Amino acid sequence: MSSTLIVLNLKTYLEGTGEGAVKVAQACKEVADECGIEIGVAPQFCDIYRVASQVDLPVYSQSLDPVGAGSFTGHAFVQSIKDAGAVGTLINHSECRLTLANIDASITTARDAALKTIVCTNNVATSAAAAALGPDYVAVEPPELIGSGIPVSKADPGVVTGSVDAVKRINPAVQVLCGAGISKGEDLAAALELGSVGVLLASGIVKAADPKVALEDLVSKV
Ligand SMILES: O=C(CO)COP(=O)(O)O
Repeated sequence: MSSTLIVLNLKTYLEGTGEGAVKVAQACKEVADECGIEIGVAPQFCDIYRVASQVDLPVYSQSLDPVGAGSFTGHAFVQSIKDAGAVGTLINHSECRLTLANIDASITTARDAALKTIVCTNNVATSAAAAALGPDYVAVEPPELIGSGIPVSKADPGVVTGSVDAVKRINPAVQVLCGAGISKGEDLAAALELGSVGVLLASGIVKAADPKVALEDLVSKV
C-alpha cells in the first residue's frame, strides 16, 4: 500500500439498515485491493459495526464526543466507536463544527483510545490552528465547494498548498488531506501534486450511479 489515503464520507446519504453502506464499503475495498491505495469509509455511527464486521477496510467515525464512560446521555462515546470497529474519526467536519477547545478534547479522547484523527478545516488559518493540536491528519475542505462538484484542487489550489505549507511549519508530523468537489482521477492527481497525501470526499462517489466505477476513475491517474 502507498501512503496515499482516500476517505469516503457517507454523511447521511444512504438510508436503510446499513446494506447501502456495506455495499459502498465493499466497492472501496475492491478498488483499494486493485490499486494498492488505502481507502477508508466513514458511515453513520449506527452502521460502523455492520460495515467493520462485514468488510475488511478502515472504518472511521464521522465525529465523536469528548466524554468518558458514565453519566453522559446522547453522546458518541469513543470506546463504543472503537469497539464497533472504527480505526479513526473525523473531527470538526464543516457540517459538524466544534469549538477549538472541543477539537482539542476530541483529538485527545481519540488518541487515548488509539483512534486516528482527521481534523477538518475550512481555510489555511484553521489548518494551521488544527496542526498545532497534533492530529494525524488535517483535511482542508472549503465549505462553499462541498457537494458542488467543483474540485478544490482546481478551484482553490492555494488553500491546499497554503495548508500544506502552514501545517509543515507548525507540526511536520501532521499530514494534509484535501476535499470538496473531488470525484475524478484528475482531481486526486492534482490534490497529490499540490502536496496533500490524499482526499476526503463524498457526493461524487456516494451519489454516483455505480460507486465502484466512480472509485476506479478516482484512482485511475495515480
Ligand atoms: O465534505 C466532504 C467530505 O467530508 C466533501 O464532500 P463532497 O465530496 O460531496 O464535496
